[in-house]
Amino acid sequence: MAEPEVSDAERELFGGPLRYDVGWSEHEGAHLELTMRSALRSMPGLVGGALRMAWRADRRALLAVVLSEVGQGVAAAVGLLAVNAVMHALLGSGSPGQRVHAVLPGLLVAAGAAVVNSALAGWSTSRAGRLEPLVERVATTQYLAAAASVELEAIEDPEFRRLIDVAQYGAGSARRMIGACVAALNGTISLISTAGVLTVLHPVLLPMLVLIAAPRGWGAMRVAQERYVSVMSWIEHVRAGRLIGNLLTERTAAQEVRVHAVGPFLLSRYERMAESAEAEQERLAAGKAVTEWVAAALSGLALAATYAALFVLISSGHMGLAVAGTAVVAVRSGSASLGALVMNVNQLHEESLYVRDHARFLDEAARRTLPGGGDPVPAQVRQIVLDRVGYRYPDRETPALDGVSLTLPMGSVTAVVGENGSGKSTLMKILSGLLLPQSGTVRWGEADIASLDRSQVFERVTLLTQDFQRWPVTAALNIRIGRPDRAAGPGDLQPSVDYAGAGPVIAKLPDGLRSLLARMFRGASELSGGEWQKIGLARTHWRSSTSDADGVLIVDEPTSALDPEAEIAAFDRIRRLAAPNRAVVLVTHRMSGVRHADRIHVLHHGRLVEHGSHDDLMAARGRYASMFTAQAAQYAPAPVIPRPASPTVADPS
Ligand SMILES: Nc1ncnc2c1ncn2[C@@H]1O[C@H](COP(=O)(O)OP(=O)(O)OP(=O)(O)O)[C@@H](O)[C@H]1O
Repeated sequence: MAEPEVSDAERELFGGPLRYDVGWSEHEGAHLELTMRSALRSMPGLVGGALRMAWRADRRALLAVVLSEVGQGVAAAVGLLAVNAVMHALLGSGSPGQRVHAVLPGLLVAAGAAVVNSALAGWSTSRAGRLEPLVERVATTQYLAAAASVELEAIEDPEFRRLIDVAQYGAGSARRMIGACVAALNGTISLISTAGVLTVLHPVLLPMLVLIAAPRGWGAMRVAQERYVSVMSWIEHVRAGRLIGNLLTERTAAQEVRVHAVGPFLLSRYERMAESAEAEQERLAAGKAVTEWVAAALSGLALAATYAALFVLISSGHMGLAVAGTAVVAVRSGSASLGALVMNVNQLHEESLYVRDHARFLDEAARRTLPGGGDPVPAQVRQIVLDRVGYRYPDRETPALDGVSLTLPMGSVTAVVGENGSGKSTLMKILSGLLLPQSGTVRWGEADIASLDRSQVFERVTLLTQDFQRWPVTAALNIRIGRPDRAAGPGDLQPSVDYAGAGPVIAKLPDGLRSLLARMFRGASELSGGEWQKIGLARTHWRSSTSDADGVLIVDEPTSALDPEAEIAAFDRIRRLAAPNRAVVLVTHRMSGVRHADRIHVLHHGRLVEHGSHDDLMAARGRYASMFTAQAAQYAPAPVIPRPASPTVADPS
């Protein structure tokens, strides 16, 4: 297999050639397997898999397709036999008038068979048209459900992410496999009927038919094989090109694209990458043309040999003229069926490679799915305790958390501070049950989280993170989605809106809570970052206020986009969310927001190095005190405003 040429744009942007790693390594041997023999060998398994999917989707439609395809085969055979009868009548003895009379019944049967054939073909097309989207939907739903139910650890694992990426093509391929299956079934049945008729006419005709179709089958295999290998080795390149294209149109990149002139730069790289992909297309097309020409020439030679054989058989008296006439018709339709069949089997095989990725993803996702069942979480837990918790990300040398112990009593506010990368977000993921500790325990009351029903643990957790989801739905649903299974009218949501101070934000929207918050749709509204954070806070309130059981509220950098006044108010509101049945955990870099917490923990390189109240920690003059003082110093009045030694821009005055 020739390695694709690396474009200079690819080197410059991505540091080297992009390759399709996981999916590709799985398929690397696939082109060797993509031969006629292996395709035919794997045929029953492939067809079985596709039929099982179709059976699950709509068994009546599937039965209708099979029946109509079998019916078409029978009609084709009847049609050929009728043609044979017509030939016999035409070339038989008797006056021309008598022969025309003798031809009529055969002609009528042939016409009837053709009508039945086309009616059945229409029926099959309509039923297959129903089956195909259904199968695609079943496969897509399986894919989405599996992706949404795996552990967070799987989602953060780059290998698994790539598998998610590759498997997305499986649903479309499953749909196309149904079409290819129907076509292959059609081809097989009409081939069997033609072969049967040919064998009845003369035994030598069947091998001739195979000889005519074989070169075309070889050609189709070769073209498909080259295309598949090319698609696989260029897939990353194509994806990268698409990514660059998207960057030029994306809203988030729009400012830098213009001000930093990134637009023309990326556009030229996009064009250079597209040029190398086009060169590959051209190479494929040239190869295809040669292969098809050779196949057509060989097939033509075989056809000439067949006609020569027919001539020899007729002149030596081994075959009558009528039989020879029918044979010509049968050979033509049979070779067309065989050629189409080979192509369909080949397509079936090619599509199945993607369907196998889909199946592999489903298997892997099932292995990594969140476990169902477990002990129920007690309604009253009094406190949540982390005991010497350790966690290391799979691709990291050092642990993100190392022997972390802390207690969160219900009704308390606990703050966690620490420098970037100290492990705060990881700690929150452990606390919420999204990650399980690799060492140590997390206990809800007396119960170890590892033995608890995780869906019940999630029930008790409320999350408000800095990058909380901005759902492209209405403002009301953006709040209600904090507990989506609980129905709520605008009146029910009002306390949450008021709590978050989001009243003025909603009042500004054209349709109040019913306004759509998604820029991608016409007529929808967009909010600023700070306004969105108020919606996030309202969602948090809605989730907290709709449960009476003991739980934890985790707030990770909730105020980064709020103005100073809103920030003070937000910290105050979050503190008020601590209720007898709720422990609040607050993660933030804003030191002013944590000083009123009941207890503050300082994380450093994954370890808890200090804890206590604000006053205790300030008195200890440790890491917390220096972080607090450094931030407070920014607001202290400076006695002298430093000026640059020499102005960098000439003063116009
Ligand atoms: N999904 C991940 N895979 C691998 N390493 C990770 C992952 N997430 C975080 N890390 C690493 O774990 C360490 C702790 O990260 P974490 O996000 O918990 O820190 P943080 O204190 O929340 O940082 P920040 O204040 O910047 O948000 C860091 O070294 C980080 O690079």
